[in-house]
Amino acid sequence: MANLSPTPILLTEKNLPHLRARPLDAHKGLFGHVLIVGGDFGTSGAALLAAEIALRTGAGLVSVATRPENTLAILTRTPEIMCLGIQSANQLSSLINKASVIVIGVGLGKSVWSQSLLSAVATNNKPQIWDADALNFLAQNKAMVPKGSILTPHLAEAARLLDTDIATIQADKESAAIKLRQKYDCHIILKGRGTLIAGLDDSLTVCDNGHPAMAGAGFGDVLSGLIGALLAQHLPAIEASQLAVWLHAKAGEQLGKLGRGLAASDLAPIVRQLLEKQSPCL
Ligand SMILES: NC(=O)C1=CN([C@@H]2O[C@H](COP(=O)(O)OP(=O)(O)OC[C@H]3O[C@@H](n4cnc5c(N)ncnc54)[C@H](OP(=O)(O)O)[C@@H]3O)[C@@H](O)[C@H]2O)[C@@H](O)CC1
Ligand SMILES: Nc1ncnc2c1ncn2[C@@H]1O[C@H](COP(=O)(O)OP(=O)(O)O)[C@@H](O)[C@H]1O
Repeated sequence: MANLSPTPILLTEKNLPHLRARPLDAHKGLFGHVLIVGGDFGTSGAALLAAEIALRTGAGLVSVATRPENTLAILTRTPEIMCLGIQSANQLSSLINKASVIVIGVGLGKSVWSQSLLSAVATNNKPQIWDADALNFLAQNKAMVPKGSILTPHLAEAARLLDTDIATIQADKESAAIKLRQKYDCHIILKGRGTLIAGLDDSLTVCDNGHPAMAGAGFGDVLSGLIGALLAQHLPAIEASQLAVWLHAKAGEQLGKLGRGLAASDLAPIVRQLLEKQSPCL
């Protein structure tokens, strides 16, 4: 059957959104508070990766809500992050109140604890980015995502959300991204080679940067944290998504040229350089 989806607009340096320069008297309260919710047993690294990139791309404050057992490791590595051990979802509400943006799902897991945290986040109206396990709960109808959120599925997650298989998604990614946007009333970032961004303003953009060296653990977690940081710095959802996807892919491409063995945490200094070139701080 013919592919009848619209042709996406290519993201290039020329049509990218920009962050505003900072005033000389800037203070951290101007650049938002990103709350990362995730890190079940064994996957706290995902929450840490999202938090570190948010810190390294200019979020004013970054918090992680995770299993109490993870806090020491996270704080030992990155003391700038506020890391709070959460035993039960009712401990989340004061953190949610303080946050300007929430990233949920990274290493969140599939446990009762995971689902209770997701429910607590889903019932508030803060801007939200849903990734990884949050998308799996959504696919199983165990959570409801607030309209206008940003969903960041890879191909397998998209297949779960649309109750189809990966080959079908791959055969017409544009149509899959649009179907997801319609189904959830959310902005969609369909990740992989040629990441697509389907915005709720009916825009469809594609990023043709990136590198197969990015096919490794944690790269999606970094993307989620990066979107969170740009949202926290007041870019609207579609613009934050487009700029984050481009910075992430461009940094991966630059480092991927050095060969295999790229680690997701390697992206941060390069993303920081690219962001400064594209949207100077001063
Ligand atoms: N350091 C940490 O703490 C890290 C923690 N992480 C956290 O772990 C949690 C689970 O994440 P996950 O990646 O194991 O589960 P999920 O994405 O469901 O994959 C399951 C299966 O789906 C497929 N598949 C996946 N991607 C595909 C693609 N693009 N295209 C096609 N197929 C694809 C593939 O199936 P296969 O092809 O092998 O049959 C794969 O085996 C989550 O919370 C995450 O945040 C990770 O981020 C890593 C670093
Ligand atoms: N071959 C590739 N080409 C371009 N980008 C890629 C490639 N492989 C992975 N990526 C990017 O890396 C990220 C991987 O995300 P994801 O699959 O969610 O990984 P994880 O769950 O381990 O964090 C996505 O942003 C994706 O676009």
